[in-house]
Amino acid sequence: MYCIFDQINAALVRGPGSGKGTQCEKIVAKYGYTHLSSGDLLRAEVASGSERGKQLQAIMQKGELVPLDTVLDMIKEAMIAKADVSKGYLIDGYPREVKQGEEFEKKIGAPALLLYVDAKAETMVKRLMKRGETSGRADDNEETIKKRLDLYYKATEPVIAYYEKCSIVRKVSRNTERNMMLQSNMTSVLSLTP
Ligand SMILES: Nc1nc2c(ncn2[C@@H]2O[C@H](COP(=O)(O)OP(=O)(O)OP(=O)(O)O)[C@@H](O)[C@H]2O)c(=O)[nH]1
Ligand SMILES: Nc1ncnc2c1ncn2[C@H]1C[C@H](O)[C@@H](COP(=O)(O)OP(=O)(O)O)O1
Ligand SMILES: [Mg+2]
Repeated sequence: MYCIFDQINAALVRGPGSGKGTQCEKIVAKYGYTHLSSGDLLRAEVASGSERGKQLQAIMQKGELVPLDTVLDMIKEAMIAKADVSKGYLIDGYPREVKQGEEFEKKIGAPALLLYVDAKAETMVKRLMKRGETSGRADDNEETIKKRLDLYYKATEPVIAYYEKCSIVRKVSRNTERNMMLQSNMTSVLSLTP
């Protein structure tokens, strides 16, 4: 959870196609947070047809990470735009690497929780291939999915270890009722926030 502007924020770190978006919908429905998905914010910029959007598209369809400042500024702008009405933010897909977490702390605020639910690689590939049949996403193809997975294991998994040091990671194991565990983690986390 990121506690900033005395708002409550949750960061959800999971692999590509693990169900971040799906789980966020459930948490938002139950707790009323504002869901900010880094991927969705970037895709909206691509859809706007802006020069920046064209550059982002070229990076995303290769399954690579976009520049840190770009994605952090977009998240910060989206948070500020909702700051006066939001009950708190559920940040989906950020941080993707330790440096992103460090920059978030400098530019926005110190984290208080990171929600992490593991998902097997074959499950993620299977789901994204299935989603790719209807999603129309340029990155839902076998070659790019493999790259996104490699990048996740290389760059994003270290984020968990980084935040485990300040014991703010809530891991949800695969062999439990995932939605219930995630929600109970949210409740326990809320008691953590000042
Ligand atoms: N069977 C099953 N499918 C799921 C579950 N959660 C998500 N999915 C499906 O898996 C696909 C990926 O789910 P998303 O929520 O879009 O995953 P994501 O982590 O946001 O994916 P990216 O945006 O690519 O990072 C979608 O087609 C979902 O419908 C689940 O618990 N069980
Ligand atoms: N925090 C972040 N830093 C850099 N690039 C990011 C980012 N979040 C998303 N992106 C870019 C790279 C992702 O492959 C692409 C789509 O993001 P996504 O929808 O969360 O999909 P995925 O989790 O499969 O990568 O956008
Ligand atoms: Mg998503």
